[in-house]
Amino acid sequence: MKDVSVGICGLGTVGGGTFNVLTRNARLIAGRSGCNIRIARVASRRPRNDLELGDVPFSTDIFDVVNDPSIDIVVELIGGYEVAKELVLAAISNGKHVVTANKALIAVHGNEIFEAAEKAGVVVAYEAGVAGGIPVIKAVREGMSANRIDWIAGIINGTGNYILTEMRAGREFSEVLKEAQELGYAEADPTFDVEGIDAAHKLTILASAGFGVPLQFEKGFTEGISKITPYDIAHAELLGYRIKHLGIARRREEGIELRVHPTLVPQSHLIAQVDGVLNAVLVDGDAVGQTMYYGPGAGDEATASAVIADVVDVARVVASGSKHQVPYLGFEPAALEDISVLPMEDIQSAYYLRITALDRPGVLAKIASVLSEHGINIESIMQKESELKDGRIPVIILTHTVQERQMNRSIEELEGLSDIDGQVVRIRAENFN
Ligand SMILES: NC(=O)c1ccc[n+]([C@@H]2O[C@H](COP(=O)([O-])OP(=O)(O)OC[C@H]3O[C@@H](n4cnc5c(N)ncnc54)[C@H](O)[C@@H]3O)[C@@H](O)[C@H]2O)c1
Ligand SMILES: N[C@@H](CCO)C(=O)O
Ligand code: NA
Repeated sequence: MKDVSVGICGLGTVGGGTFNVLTRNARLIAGRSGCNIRIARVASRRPRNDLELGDVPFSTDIFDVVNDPSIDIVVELIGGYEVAKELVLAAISNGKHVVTANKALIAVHGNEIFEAAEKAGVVVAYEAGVAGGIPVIKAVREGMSANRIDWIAGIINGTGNYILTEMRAGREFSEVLKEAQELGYAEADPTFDVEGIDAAHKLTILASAGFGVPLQFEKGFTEGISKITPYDIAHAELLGYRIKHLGIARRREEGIELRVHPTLVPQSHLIAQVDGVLNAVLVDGDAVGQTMYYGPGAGDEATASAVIADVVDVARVVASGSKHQVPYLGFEPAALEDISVLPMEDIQSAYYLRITALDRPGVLAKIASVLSEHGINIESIMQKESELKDGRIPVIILTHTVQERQMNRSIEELEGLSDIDGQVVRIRAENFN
């Protein structure tokens, strides 16, 4: 059995989990990989006394790992953009393979990193970066390789889903976020979770691997969950929907929709049942139809599971001396198509609207007439006399699918009506038909 040496950079939540699982399941992993995978060095800012490092050398300088000639695979688990990029490019130029959980790095610098790795003939693997422990990159790049993938939609941020789930049970946003941080689910800067940036990183990667396009993080649309209120959560439920924070990538004739935002989904759809830190990714292929991948989206050993699966894949490459057969984004670089991301105004969606109307006769007719002038059909409308307060009453509307541009114009017109108070709240809705 061939020895393959791994160096771990970053001993935080995921680094600690990776060390523990690789150590605990060493025999089993050797049986599966056909290699003796040895942790040759670990490096992190501070030592962790809770880990049983034994005789594994520890450094505070992560570049000690990259410069250790005995190491075959560098596992990057420090997070962030700048130092991580420097570390990964240095590893590649030293001829080392890389396994990372860093979706921010891949979404933003992946095109450059993959090009460097291709030239150097090394693997850069990133399964743990997308939907944590769920093997979704494997599913999209390999399991779906027969299909033209038309759309991908998923709950791809564990922290955000944990917060929305607990808010449904009546808990306070900030208290739940603190809990998610203590559990090790949140990013170092939790606004990445709450404002959708982390989900947008993951969606960028999924869209590229699904559609065969270069990574285009900066072109996507991102809206977080920080403005979602218990009122809207409860009223979406009354309409038969649940609010989930989704990443949606859809391939259309004119281009690609790439968007992250809170979304109403039918309570009867499987994805509405995905709660807590769990993630789920729906992938629609022309041959297979809809498939769904479900499991823990964050957490120490759950994420380590994906990190180590990548290490095993790469160890087989090292042991056999062959080239890794799966291209970085699932398509050969020359087969990647430069399809552009559509501006948000061009996407198509259904909408939940909450309009604060003055309690005057004819106001509902005025609202309906603005929507109809813009070609927007109403699916349902709800107004409860019991919610009348200070002469104002919320009107909740669910529309059929329409272009975002039409919705923007309608909202602008609605907000201009003297019978409407303040801003119209808009949450997009999907039925996954
Ligand atoms: N926590 C999760 O559930 C999860 C899941 C999937 C992916 N990820 C990703 O995995 C990576 C690590 O996340 P984490 O939650 O383990 O973070 P963490 O903050 O718990 O751990 C990062 C570790 O790296 C060390 N580190 C950072 N910069 C360093 C430097 N320049 N030199 C030396 N040490 C340095 C820190 O001291 C810390 O111990 C991130 O890219 C994150 O997005 C995390
Ligand atoms: N902060 C991320 C970690 C997993 O990528 C999340 O909550 O989903
Ligand atoms: Na994954």
